[in-house]
Amino acid sequence: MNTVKLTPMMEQYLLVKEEYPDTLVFFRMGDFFELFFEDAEIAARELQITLTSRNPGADNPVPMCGMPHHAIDDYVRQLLEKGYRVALCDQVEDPRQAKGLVRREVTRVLTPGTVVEDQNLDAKGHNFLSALFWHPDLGGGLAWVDVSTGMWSGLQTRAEAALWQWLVKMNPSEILLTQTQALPAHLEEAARKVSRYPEKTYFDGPGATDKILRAQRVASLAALDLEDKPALTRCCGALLTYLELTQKRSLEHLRPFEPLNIAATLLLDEVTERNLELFRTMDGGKGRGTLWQVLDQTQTPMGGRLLETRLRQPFRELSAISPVQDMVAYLHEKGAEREKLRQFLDRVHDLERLCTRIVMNRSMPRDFASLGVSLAVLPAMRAHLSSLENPPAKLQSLLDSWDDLDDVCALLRRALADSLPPVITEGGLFRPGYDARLDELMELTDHGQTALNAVLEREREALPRLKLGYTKAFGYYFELSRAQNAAPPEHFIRRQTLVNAERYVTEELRNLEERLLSAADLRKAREYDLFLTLREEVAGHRQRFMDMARTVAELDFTQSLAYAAHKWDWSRPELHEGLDIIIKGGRHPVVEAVQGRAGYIPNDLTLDDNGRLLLITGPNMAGKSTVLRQAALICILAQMGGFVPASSARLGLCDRIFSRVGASDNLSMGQSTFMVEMSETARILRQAGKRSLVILDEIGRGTSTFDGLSLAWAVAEELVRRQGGIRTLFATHYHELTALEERLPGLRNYNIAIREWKGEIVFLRRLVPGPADRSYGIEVARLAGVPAPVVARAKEILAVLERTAPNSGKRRELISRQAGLPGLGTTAPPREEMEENPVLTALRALNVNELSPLDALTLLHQWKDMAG
Ligand SMILES: Nc1ncnc2c1ncn2[C@@H]1O[C@H](COP(=O)(O)OP(=O)(O)OP(=O)(O)O)[C@@H](O)[C@H]1O
Repeated sequence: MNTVKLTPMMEQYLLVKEEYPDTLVFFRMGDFFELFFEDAEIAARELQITLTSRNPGADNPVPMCGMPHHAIDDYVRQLLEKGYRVALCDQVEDPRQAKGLVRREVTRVLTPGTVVEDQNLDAKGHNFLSALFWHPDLGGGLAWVDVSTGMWSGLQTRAEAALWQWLVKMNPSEILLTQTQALPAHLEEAARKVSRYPEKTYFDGPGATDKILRAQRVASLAALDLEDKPALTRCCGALLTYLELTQKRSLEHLRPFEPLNIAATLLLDEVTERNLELFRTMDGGKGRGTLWQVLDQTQTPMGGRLLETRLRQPFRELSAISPVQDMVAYLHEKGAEREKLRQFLDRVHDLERLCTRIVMNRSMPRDFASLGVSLAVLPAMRAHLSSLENPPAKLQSLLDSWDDLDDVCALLRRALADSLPPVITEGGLFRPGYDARLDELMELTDHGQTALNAVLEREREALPRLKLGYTKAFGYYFELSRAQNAAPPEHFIRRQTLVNAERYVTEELRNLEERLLSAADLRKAREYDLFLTLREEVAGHRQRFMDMARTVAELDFTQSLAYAAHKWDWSRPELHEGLDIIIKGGRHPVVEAVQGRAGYIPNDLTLDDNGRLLLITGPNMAGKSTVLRQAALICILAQMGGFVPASSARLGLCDRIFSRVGASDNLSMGQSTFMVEMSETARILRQAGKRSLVILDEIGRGTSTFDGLSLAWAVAEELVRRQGGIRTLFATHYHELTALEERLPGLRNYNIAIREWKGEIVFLRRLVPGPADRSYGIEVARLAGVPAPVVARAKEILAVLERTAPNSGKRRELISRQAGLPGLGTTAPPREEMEENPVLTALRALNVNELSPLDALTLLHQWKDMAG
């Protein structure tokens, strides 16, 4: 790059580029935005546009690509989606008036985590920018902000692992870290979202405090509940620094910072979210097959985002759940009233994001139109809600703080035209009567021809055949043909003599022309000024908008839960402070939605003092995973305040729900499947407590039979033993483990019943007490279409294995003898009692000194065969 001989403009470019090293710099040149050097190569590749050169033929051609300035939105969106950042370097003076090089400045930096335009955002999802800071003395902090809604929050913790866990759960679009902060190996994939900044300028303690106090206009950190959270404070400081740098605007629309109260939240870690397919299916797909799709019946983006937050972080306390549940029950019962509410909500646009764009001066005329439409709905919606009898406490409190915002609505109605132009600078924004000066200008531009005709008519009184004409060079003129043979009046000033005619102007015509020509420009300028004033005035009400946005979100969230309950025929659960979980007629909401109510078999499930851990066996495909997950989903829905897919449910509150599926394929994260399975299991064993609900689906299956069985066994024992028994649903194919029931009080066997009929198996989908008799894996393989000869061969092999190999009956016997818990400890079976691998037995018996090389080779062959 250095060897290129630089023009002054390229020097200007490089100075800008130096300031924005990891950002694609869009450099405004006339009507185009251009990218140079590596930026150009990246953009050309990612956007599939032509890469050219600024100086073709030169020794060191400068790669370049560009796009018209009015067409960049879509290109920028594509780049943001791919994780790039874009700096818009604009011309900040009129090129016609510039002396020498036009002054250029970066006016905005667009990044994936800070966009506010709807086309870049998921309407019903948050878009977070986050900052993470870890220090052995200060602890850890994680803060996140959704710039598009002004919502920000975070947490402080001593546990570094929990910090990263929350980071993954919040799924930010961008992550800010210090330059020295290492990224844990399993998060390498997130590296592309990370940008690193110096601790001193971004994560500095005192600096952060100053920035927070200034941005939030508070006197002390205590006002934001940040006073004893030094690491979190630094993260907030980093977020503000980054936002100031990228937005280059005031951050007034940020709401007061609210730290996340972990103690008030039912914790669902990211693995649980994934395994229960709350937002995405296991294969990563959104939509069909997720709980979200069944649950989301919201009508507004705000309601959708609140539902998303509540589903990620349901309540833990009864005091928080009950008011929501009361309101959901109320709206559930009042079907017609709920329908009407849904219709009102349907007309409310995204108040939060509209307000953000207005405050940040990124709004378009259509944003004001949407705002006007939304506000117009509020009084009627309030009237409807106020007319409801015996409103629940939550509804009453929403009504008590209701604000129709009718003054703002009236202002918008008075100001804005019925149909608005797409951009601010083209005029046509305002309604006649709003501003006298604008009316005058509008009169001139819209009715200029009428004014001209009026002047012409007046002159024609004396000169009936006078004509009015216009040329670019001379402007408007009167034309008098020689044929008329008439003398021009005195006030006619001769401008041009033609063969057959004379052309004149008058003082009046000249004035009118001047006014007409400048009126169009003046009108645009006047409209723009008025627009800015209107924007300012509307932005001044931001707090009121944000408050009403929250009210609308709460209404929409609760009606959505009520509507889902009605649509899917769910019932109101009873929540209590005890530990028992008793579900009657429980269903899996998503499987049921896919298969239809008629095709779904409901199941009862009880976790109480007689059985805190249910060991569930049954053939493949019987429905073990389904019954496990439906119990977890029922608890989650209940703790959001919603109804549940069951005929009745009594649910002891949970503080955490863990869901693990054996050997989930996680190779993309750089760990072996078994390693992942075990680290997830380890996390449960570290974190699960008396109030937790643990769902373990075939833990241990990702390794050899003995290792897997032993681990599953030990984990089950630990969960039953700990704190009097942790509520656990444990599905397994290790039938041997069913013997634990005899030894472990608190562990109960259940199986999903099947029936054999004429050599076929019929899935009954019923959860019944007792162990399953065997696995039926081969039968299921046949059902799945494995060719008959292979199935027959598998049966033969199974018969041989059952006769010769260390058999499961023996292991079961072993477990029932050895699984005692003396002093509540665990006793592993003595090694010699486990049946040994025949290769090992042979190895032990072998005298190596007497072995010929040939024999050794033969033996090796045999063993290899035995090992398969
Ligand atoms: N209660 C039910 N009513 C109707 N269909 C059900 C029910 N439970 C499960 N199913 C159906 O059976 C399929 C298999 O269920 P599931 O995956 O829970 O079986 P599984 O026992 O965990 O199998 P595997 O051991 O092979 O993992 C589900 O996808 C669903 O279509």
